[in-house]
Amino acid sequence: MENICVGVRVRPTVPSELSNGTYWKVEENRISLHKVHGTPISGLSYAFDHVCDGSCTNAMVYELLTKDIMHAAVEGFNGTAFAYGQTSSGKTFTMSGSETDPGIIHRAVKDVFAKTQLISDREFLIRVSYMEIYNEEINDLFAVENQKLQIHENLERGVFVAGLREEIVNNTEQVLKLIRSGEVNRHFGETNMNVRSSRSHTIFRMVIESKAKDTNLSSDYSSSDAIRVSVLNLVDLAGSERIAKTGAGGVRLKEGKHINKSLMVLGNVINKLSDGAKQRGHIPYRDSKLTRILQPALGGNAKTSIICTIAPEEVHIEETKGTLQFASRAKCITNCVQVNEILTDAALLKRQKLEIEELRKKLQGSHAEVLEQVILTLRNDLLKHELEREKLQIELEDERKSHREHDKSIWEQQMKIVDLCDIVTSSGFDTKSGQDSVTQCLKQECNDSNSICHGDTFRTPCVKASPKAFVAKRSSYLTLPDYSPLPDTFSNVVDEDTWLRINKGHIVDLDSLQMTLARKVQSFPSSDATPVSLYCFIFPKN
Ligand SMILES: Nc1ncnc2c1ncn2[C@@H]1O[C@H](COP(=O)(O)OP(=O)(O)OP(=O)(O)O)[C@@H](O)[C@H]1O
Repeated sequence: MENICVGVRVRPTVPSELSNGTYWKVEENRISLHKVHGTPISGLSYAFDHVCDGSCTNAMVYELLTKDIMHAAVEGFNGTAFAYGQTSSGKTFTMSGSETDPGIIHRAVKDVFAKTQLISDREFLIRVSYMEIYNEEINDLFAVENQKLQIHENLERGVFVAGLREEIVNNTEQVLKLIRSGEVNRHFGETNMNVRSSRSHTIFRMVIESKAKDTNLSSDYSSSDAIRVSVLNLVDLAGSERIAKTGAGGVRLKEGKHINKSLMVLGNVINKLSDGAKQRGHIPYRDSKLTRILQPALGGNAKTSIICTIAPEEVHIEETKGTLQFASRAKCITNCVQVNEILTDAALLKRQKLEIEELRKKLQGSHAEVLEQVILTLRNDLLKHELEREKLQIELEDERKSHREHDKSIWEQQMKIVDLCDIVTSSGFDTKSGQDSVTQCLKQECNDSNSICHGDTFRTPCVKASPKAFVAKRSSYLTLPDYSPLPDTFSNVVDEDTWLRINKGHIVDLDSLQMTLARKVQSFPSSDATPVSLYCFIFPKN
């Protein structure tokens, strides 16, 4: 945000209008009303960015109040300078100047071209136009046939006057020549206040476009490819006037009314803008063509300077007070200023290419392709491991099943042994009865206990026939199979569960059992042989 620059310029006093009562005193950037004897009048002292007394030349005014804006315009900032004040206070003199002391417009044009010459790395295209607002109608001062032009607004151009002739210019002389031709078309008129009074507001406009000279050398598209476009308005307003003073009538009266009305709207806009953002509400830019055209300069995107001209004579004291109050309010206005850049299609294309290139570099920088390959490999490995795991799971299941079957088989074998032992113990063993007696007895036992019996094969142990737990001692043998009834390696056939049951107390002598496990029976003894101890065990019935 940037405050509007406001300065006051005091026109030299007209000798015939010398004051006897009061006078305006200028001290640095302050102007105040004093009594003839030097006493300041309270409440009538104003401070501004600059105050120029009657001795100031246009050169000084330009330097103090407008030069920076012209230079900024060359760099891409919108700029506006305008003179405001009552009739005959020196507005036209300030803006247009004289032969010996050229005004702001002349100096600005010269300065802009001089400045562009100093910027060697950019090329410029400058267009100028010149218009007036006469009786609230816009006329083209470069082309008299272009009358009553309309104001339009769009996103690309903002507010603009349709049909206004724009001349492309290359140097100061060319522009000054055009301005002179335009001046011929301006509406001037004689009033009691000014022999050559401006009857219209005039706006001289320069549109300054620039772009970097060699776009290929730089990759910074924002500064190299963008085109900067700034609009510079140099405005000479018609002066407010009191009809009684100007003695206007007829055409002059009509002109005066239009002038005063549009200046009143300008005052309203300034008042609203000076209220501050929160209170300002609706800004009546559209109430006059002047404020509509100057909209960007008033609270918009432009560097703005207002040169308020005053007539120091005592007879104009009320108009001067009004001008100073207007200036004070204008001082409160802030504009939001920024360089205006637009991108051409070529610039946009280049920007996109650069963005794509940057993205590609980023991708390469992060080794995205390599990472993708790694992820793929990891995924494959994971899948392989998963399959392997499933295969092992199946194998484990098979193994467990096989173990269970094996255990069952062992258990059945053990049960058979138990039953046999039982039979042997309870019925005694006779070598004569032999195998047949045992078999018969076993069958009988099996039948008694409702066990399933298929021929000579016992499928179910005859637990009924067995005491809950005991250790049988065999004192004599029949023909026994030529192998140990227990496996060679006990741990191969008993699982932990079996061991638990064993250790719960049904083994009288585990060492003996182990010894039995290791013993391979070679032959069975005869009836008179020394009895050999055989330890058998059974499990408790759960
Ligand atoms: N600073 C100055 N130095 C010398 N002469 C001046 C100065 N300012 C104004 N004048 C003279 O005062 C007269 C009125 O000035 P000017 O026409 O510029 O007033 P104005 O404000 O433009 O009036 P209007 O609103 O009626 O157009 C002119 O003759 C002009 O040459």
